[in-house]
Amino acid sequence: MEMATFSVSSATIIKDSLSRTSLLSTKNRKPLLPLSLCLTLKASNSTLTVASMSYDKQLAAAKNAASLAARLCQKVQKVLLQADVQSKSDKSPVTVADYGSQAVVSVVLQKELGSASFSLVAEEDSGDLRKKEGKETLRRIIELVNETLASDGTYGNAPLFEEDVLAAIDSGRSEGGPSGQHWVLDPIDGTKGFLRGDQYAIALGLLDEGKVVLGVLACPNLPLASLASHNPQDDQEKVGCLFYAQVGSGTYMQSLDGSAPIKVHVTDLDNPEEASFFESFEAAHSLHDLSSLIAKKLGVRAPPVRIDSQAKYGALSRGDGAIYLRFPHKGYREKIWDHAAGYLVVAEAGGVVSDAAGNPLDFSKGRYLDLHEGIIVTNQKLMPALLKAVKDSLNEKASSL
Ligand SMILES: Nc1ncnc2c1ncn2[C@@H]1O[C@H](COP(=O)(O)O)[C@@H](OP(=O)(O)O)[C@H]1O
Ligand SMILES: [Mg+2]
Ligand SMILES: [Mg+2]
Ligand SMILES: [Mg+2]
Repeated sequence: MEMATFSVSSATIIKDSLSRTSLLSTKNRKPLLPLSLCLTLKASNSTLTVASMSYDKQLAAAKNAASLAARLCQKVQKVLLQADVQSKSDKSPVTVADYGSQAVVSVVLQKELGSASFSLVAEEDSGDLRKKEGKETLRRIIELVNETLASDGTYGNAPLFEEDVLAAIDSGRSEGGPSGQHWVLDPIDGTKGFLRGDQYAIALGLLDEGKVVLGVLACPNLPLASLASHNPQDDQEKVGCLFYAQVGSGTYMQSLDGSAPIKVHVTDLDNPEEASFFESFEAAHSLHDLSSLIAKKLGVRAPPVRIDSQAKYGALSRGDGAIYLRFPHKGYREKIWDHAAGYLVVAEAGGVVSDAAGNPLDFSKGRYLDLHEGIIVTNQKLMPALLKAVKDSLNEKASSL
């Protein structure tokens, strides 16, 4: 339990319709602490003492889980076999590493934190693996999961059998929602990047009462040094980053092989002409022509930096670039596991994440994010100009149809 103090003059205690106590800033009525963190409020003289929940134990478990899952993915990426890749019903690719990573994260979290109230919203399920043609893939996954757990020493005492691995994967069927705690996992975000040998991420978040309170991003192929000084010819370049954030405590980055963490911040740039922007590598995932129109309106001079996965959020959180634009094609619905961890990593590093109309993302609605048009990310200073450029560009696009 951690204690936080606020002066009475800067905060207002409110009770909501469910009689839950909350603490709002008197100045701008924004929450100083999420509802779930306000367990007790005691007024003493002119100071309020707030006992708030810490997620340190969950964070330690999440870092272990994501790092171990990254180890599994790295192993597969090195020797990816044709037989390791399948196509899902929506034609998107899935590999033994996606399934294996999901099983490892589920097993580690439950071993560390108990399984009684464990809830996981995750991308993959075992449907295809239970079919006759999935048997060989399942055998590979079980092997990989057991090897990975055994390689750590802590979790691999007893090997897992077929039903254990299938159950671990299917523990990710939770619907999430506005109450209670739910883990949110993308076991490999950027599977297409993973298959190309490029960027991908293991993205793990924790929702508490509908808000993201933890975010962990393991990015096995992301250089430890800034992408701004990245030299693709340099094969000595050190790669493998672990970003993590706990609500109210900032964002940190360490190497996946365990260096000391450093606190990271988004760029403090205020001139859009000097900004560089990230977008999906895959044109099918985001409208490149729309982002180039937005960049032009802002006066951005640098060409887009196209990389896969939530590695974009990680890179942005340490100031490698200033803007991330994501505009899916019409009809696509964003899933919470594609953004939950990345959102907190950027928000705790001082950045702003919103939909194209400037609304905050709402992770409390179940497995999908309902949002207006797209997702935009930048720092506080650039956001007003970015929102204007986005609005103008969307209007221009609409009137040209
Ligand atoms: N048509 C589409 N439009 C937008 N996003 C899509 C998409 N098809 C798949 N995606 C999502 O884009 C994610 C990758 O994002 P990015 O382009 O930033 O690498 C995929 O995550 P997975 O790789 O976990 O399936 C998938 O959820
Ligand atoms: Mg996928
Ligand atoms: Mg994804
Ligand atoms: Mg995925």
